Amino acid sequence: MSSPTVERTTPLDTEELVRVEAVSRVFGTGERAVPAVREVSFTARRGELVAVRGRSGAGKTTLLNLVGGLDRPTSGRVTVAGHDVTAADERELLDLRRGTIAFIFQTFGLVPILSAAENVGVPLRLARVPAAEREERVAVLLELVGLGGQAAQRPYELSGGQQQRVAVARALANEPQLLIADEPTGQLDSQTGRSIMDLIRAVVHARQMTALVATHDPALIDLADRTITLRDGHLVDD
Ligand SMILES: Nc1ncnc2c1ncn2[C@@H]1O[C@H](COP(=O)(O)OP(=O)(O)OP(=O)(O)O)[C@@H](O)[C@H]1O
Repeated sequence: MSSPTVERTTPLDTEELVRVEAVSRVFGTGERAVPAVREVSFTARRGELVAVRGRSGAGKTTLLNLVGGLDRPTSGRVTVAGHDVTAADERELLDLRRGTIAFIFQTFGLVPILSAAENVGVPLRLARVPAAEREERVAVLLELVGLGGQAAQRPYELSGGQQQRVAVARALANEPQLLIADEPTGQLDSQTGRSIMDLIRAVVHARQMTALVATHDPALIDLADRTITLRDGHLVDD
């Protein structure tokens, strides 16, 4: 893959990529205010797979959205690769989401009328990568996730696990530094879920990316380098 970045090939495993400082998010106001995330602070290094666990409603999705710039905190600060996500304007957030930060969701989020290859190519189109290079990079990405033979298939022709593999390939297309995955295995059986987590883990370590993965599943938490736990919006010690 022709990559413009050299960072990933240098050993950066002690370098901090994500810094979350006293971040809080309150939904609503007055009596109806819901403090979903409360004074959460942590850092994550390059090459690190961090599981974010906690019961339903503990604040996992809210926290991941704040780190990824999909939502803004009520107070506190998030920095990703030196960019202050909380102070970024819409233009900067768009740039961050196109290049630095990528998302994987529980429901895969593929475009139904596009083939696997076309889905993976979407971020490359948005980044205006020329067609020939795009095709080459998509082929490499599909091979990487074990779907070299399924390039022409539409999402409905693929299993849930295969669809999530396409979503992983798409997330990797622009060589992000941070991968944010919200319950990426939530719709998969345990064996398929484990294979997706194995894939994410392998990619994170090979490319020295950082991944934040929200999950309930203890089997998947075992695959993480580190776990942080939320309870009622607070970060608690493991
Ligand atoms: N947009 C919103 N408006 C109001 N309250 C919200 C909003 N989003 C989340 N909440 C509330 O914030 C709290 C945390 O929700 P969040 O979705 O972050 O939890 P979670 O740990 O991801 O849960 P799950 O595992 O069920 O996805 C919950 O009480 C939820 O009801």
